[in-house]
Amino acid sequence: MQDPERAAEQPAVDDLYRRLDAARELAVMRFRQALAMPVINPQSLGEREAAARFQSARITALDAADHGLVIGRLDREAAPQPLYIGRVGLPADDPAGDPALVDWRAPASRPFYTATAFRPEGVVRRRHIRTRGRAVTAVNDEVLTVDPERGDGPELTGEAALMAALTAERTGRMTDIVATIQAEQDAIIRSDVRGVLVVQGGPGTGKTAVALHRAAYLLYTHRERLARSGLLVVGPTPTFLRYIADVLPALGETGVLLSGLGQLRPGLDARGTDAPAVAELKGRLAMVDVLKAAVRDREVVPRGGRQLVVDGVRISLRGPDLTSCRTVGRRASRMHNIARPAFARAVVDLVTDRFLGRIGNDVRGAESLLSRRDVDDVRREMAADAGVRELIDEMWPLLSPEQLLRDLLADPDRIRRVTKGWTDTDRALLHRRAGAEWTPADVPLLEELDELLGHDDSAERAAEARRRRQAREHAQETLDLLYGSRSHDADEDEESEELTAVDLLDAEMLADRETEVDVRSAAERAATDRTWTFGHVVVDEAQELSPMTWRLLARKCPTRSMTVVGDLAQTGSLAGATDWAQALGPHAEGQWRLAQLTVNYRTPTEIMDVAADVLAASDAVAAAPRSVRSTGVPPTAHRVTEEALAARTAELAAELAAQGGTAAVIVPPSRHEAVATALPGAQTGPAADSSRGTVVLLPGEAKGLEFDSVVVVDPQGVLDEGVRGHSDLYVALTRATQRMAVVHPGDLPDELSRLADA
Ligand SMILES: Nc1ncnc2c1ncn2[C@@H]1O[C@H](COP(=O)(O)OP(=O)(O)OP(=O)(O)O)[C@@H](O)[C@H]1O
Repeated sequence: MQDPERAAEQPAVDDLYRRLDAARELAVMRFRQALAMPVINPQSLGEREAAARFQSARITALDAADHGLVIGRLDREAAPQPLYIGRVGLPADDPAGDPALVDWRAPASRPFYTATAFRPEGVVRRRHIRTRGRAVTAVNDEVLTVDPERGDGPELTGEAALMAALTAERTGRMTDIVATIQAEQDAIIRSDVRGVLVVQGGPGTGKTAVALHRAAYLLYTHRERLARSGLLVVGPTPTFLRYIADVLPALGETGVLLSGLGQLRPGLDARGTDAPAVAELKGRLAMVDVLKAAVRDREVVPRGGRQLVVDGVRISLRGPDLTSCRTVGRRASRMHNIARPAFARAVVDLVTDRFLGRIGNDVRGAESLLSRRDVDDVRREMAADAGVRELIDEMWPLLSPEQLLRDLLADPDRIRRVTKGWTDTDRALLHRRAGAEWTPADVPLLEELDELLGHDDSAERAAEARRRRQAREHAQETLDLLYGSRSHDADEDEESEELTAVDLLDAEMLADRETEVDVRSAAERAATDRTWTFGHVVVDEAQELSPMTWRLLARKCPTRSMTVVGDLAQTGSLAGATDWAQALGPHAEGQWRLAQLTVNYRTPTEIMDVAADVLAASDAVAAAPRSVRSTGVPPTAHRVTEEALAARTAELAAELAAQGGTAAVIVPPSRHEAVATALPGAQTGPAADSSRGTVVLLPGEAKGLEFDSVVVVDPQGVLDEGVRGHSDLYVALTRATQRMAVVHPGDLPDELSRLADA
């Protein structure tokens, strides 16, 4: 640590903070100006809102940048002045030269992450600057010259700053990594926005971090398009989303929609659970045909036709005639609810026809005694008849996805009718008790049903037209009043050239002006709009997604501009992926590319070696990543009796937690209750939050998270109880950043023999 260098850096950092304050003041002033802009027509209202939104986003970004504003500097061969890199861009006094501070996402910042001794990119020295508040606390320099003594470890950028970040105690919330992004990560972050980028990487390789920084990079680089279309980040569960929720706001980006797999349908929070085999079944693409059949199953012709008494007249509707009405409906639209009005019209026509026939007037006959108007009256009467409406509802009910799916899953007969070629075992799996909660696996089915049912919005459109007509009438009254007052004034001063509201506005414009402009961000609008399609979608823990969920996401992102990160070696769900080509092929054939991350930044070598043995014993093809550091602290194994298991676990958890940071106990399902009971005060379930104390989790719940200390309980149980036991154990063993203990009743599984030796 060079103290004089640190002191020498302080004035530059002070100057940059002064500029940050000035930029913020300017943005606040412009925000106020925007709000004060006069509104004379709808367009100017829109402009005012856009300007205000832009300035408010700028203020948010500048506020976020206050913490750790400056991250480093580059001294370049061809430039006398260093180039400072930071969280936001700040202009210099001379606009012709370099900016005072370059945003980490700007092209000029790239060498800060990628320059090496072998490919220095014009950089002679890279300096990492660390600050607390506005004071410089450390500077670390790298001189980019080739070092013949270098070993064969991974080449790291800003090693001292990186190690400081990696060994810091965890808080239970993920933090950003802008200061220490590594070259292989940077290449992914800045990769082309087009197509599906799949990032395969082992545990701790920074997939989540990279995915979020890529989101921030894309928002910076394609700001306008993505501000309009929105960016969606999908994670497995609300717990995971809470863990990552601070990262993008810390990077100044707030307009992103974060969603768990159970929350992908606006308005629904699906927190139920399915047995693994049920989730797998619901996740198959074959469900598309099942749902199509389920919709058709609701378009029924009563066997033997139907007798109705309308207006005291008995009429009989034959089966084939009703079938023809159904055909009319099916031809009108592929969507059930959209087709319903056409079907209803056909039924009313049929009933009218039969009714008139019964009372002796053939409407189609030449000598009809009734006028067209009379016939129309009869038709209206038929359409309003309760019996006729009942028949229409029975044959072609208006359906919501929720209603249809609930009816289907609760009824074994319906299930049998719509699952041609299925085994009875699978059919039985699909059946669920009435009143059960919706599960994440139901979400893609409900969304698929939206596509099949459609939403008949004719009533809403009619209401909107009515509302606009009233607004216009109201506006006309206002104008008449204004006009009245002007003629009066004009009489008094005939020379007046002043324009009044009447000259500038007509009733239509005034009505528009009174209509509120939608000022919500794309993310806010997307959160409530089922038909929203996103400009970019980021998927984390993507190995867990079922084919039906992929289908849903593909629909939400028609451009297929996606970032998909995951690890095939950690797939825990039966429905999840074991091969990226298989998972993405049906939705993005020829549109996806693969990138890999190979260095583990989380787990020290001592622990990763143990986990790697488990991976080697599994049938996953992925290779274990290489750890970037070692702690010198080997993981420990503790053999216990059944009776002592819970108490000994609690003891070890307390010992490890006392060494600082966050702590988790990871258990197979059968041990969950006993262990949680032995750890009073420990948190469990979806609300468990390691920032508030020790947590007890199942392997699936721990996925994607990390803790300073981890106790893994009953590894044999984890192997035996999971549907992909090796994946689950691999996940459990790769959560610790510092310390790990394994508690085992009975022998250690062979996969962990390395621990026995220790
Ligand atoms: N370049 C980096 N600088 C500092 N910290 C980093 C860097 N890359 C990764 N990390 C840290 O390493 C840890 C693991 O990262 P992350 O959770 O993104 O990995 P992952 O690949 O998603 O892991 P998993 O597969 O287990 O979910 C995090 O604490 C992250 O902040």
